[in-house]
Amino acid sequence: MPKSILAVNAGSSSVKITFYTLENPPRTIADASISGITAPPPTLKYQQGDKKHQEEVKEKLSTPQDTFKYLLQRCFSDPDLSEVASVDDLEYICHRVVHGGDYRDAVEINDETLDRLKGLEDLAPLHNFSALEIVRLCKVELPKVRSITFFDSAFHQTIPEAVRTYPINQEIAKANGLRKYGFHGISYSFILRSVAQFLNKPIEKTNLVVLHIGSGASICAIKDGKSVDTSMGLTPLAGLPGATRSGSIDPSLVFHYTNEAGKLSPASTSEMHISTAEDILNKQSGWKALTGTTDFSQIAVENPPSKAHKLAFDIFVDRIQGYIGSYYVKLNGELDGVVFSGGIGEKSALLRRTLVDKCQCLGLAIDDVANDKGPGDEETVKDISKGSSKGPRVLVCQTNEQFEMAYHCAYSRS
Ligand SMILES: Nc1ncnc2c1ncn2[C@@H]1O[C@H](COP(=O)(O)OP(=O)(O)O)[C@@H](O)[C@H]1O
Ligand SMILES: CC(=O)OP(=O)(O)O
Ligand SMILES: [Mg+2]
Repeated sequence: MPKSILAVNAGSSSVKITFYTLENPPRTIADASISGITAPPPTLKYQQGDKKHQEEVKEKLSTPQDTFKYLLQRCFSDPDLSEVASVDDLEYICHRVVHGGDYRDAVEINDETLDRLKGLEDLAPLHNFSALEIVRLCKVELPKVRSITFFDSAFHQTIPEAVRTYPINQEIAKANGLRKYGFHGISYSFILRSVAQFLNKPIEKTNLVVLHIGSGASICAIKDGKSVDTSMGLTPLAGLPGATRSGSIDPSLVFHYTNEAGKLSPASTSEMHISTAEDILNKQSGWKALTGTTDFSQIAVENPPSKAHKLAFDIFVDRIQGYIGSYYVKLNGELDGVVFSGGIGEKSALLRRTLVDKCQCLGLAIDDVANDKGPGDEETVKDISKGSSKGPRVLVCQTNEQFEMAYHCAYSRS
């Protein structure tokens, strides 16, 4: 029986796993995810072929490891899923790790690399913890399967020095790795390849402004197929606001918010040393703080249910508009397209229309019918620009981080 690839995408509030055939390009075998881990009850979504299923999870899943094991067991026990019935059917496990420090490429897990990754956990405990817990579990419990970690930050290693450097004491900055790293790079890599192919252009000649906007949101300027700037920074907190994140604020706000801000958060454990300020700005801000919901589909509506919902929408539009303007200038106005992706970018026609209207001066124009319809299930990239538009294309791309990891895993093997 041919072996397969398992791709794991562990976030702070969800764990998604997808099985692929080990061929180039890989083919999806089955897909399972659990979301709402931090806002119970968690929900399981499962898809295998035409079979789609969703249910509330009754079991208590208190750790990322429990969640991962539950998902794995769920897939292995499906009698219709003969291609992956046990760990013996797996050749590789690809893990999405958000913060990869100075790593430029994916890394195979062994004792030495796992030790180096431990160092990164200190730089980004909030974002790497879940993924690395699962990496450790796989090493112990699935020792015969090769684990490869892919980093969100690797795509942004091309960002020039003046863009990635913070104007602080450089000795301290270098000793502590304090610089802009940028994230969502696995997604940007998928989007770049898909959009270049769609536009029939070589990747190295493709210039884009890409929005990856989901519960975490960022934007990236791509020049000649390389990231030249992105809105997230040392951590995924910088830049755009998100479901529970403030995005960029005046750093001094931390000192005025509460005099407890510098202390360790009650949620900190021996493995996760996070301060109250980090906890507040990462987990208790954004849409949740403004409106009470983390679900942007309740905010991006023609008639918002409250002034707070309208304000949250307007804040998001304002911040994104600012970045599009800035990146348009950084790319010297020579861009092939503006790309919307991530849960909000792919699904909210209202947000896309509002933003494109606000960026008319850059030559962006949208076809309302194509925009309202959005991409079909099987459509990776859709052009929603107005037919007569001479400006940059406006595109929607249904991103797929799990596929991107499996693709590189299969490609580097062949
Ligand atoms: N129709 C919609 N309109 C606006 N936002 C939506 C819509 N559907 C989903 N979303 C938003 O997309 C988010 C999920 O984005 P996604 O990129 O899948 O998440 P994650 O960042 O967790 O990977 C949801 O939290 C929700 O806010
Ligand atoms: C980097 C990051 O913010 O990831 P996510 O959008 O999955 O939370
Ligand atoms: Mg995501």
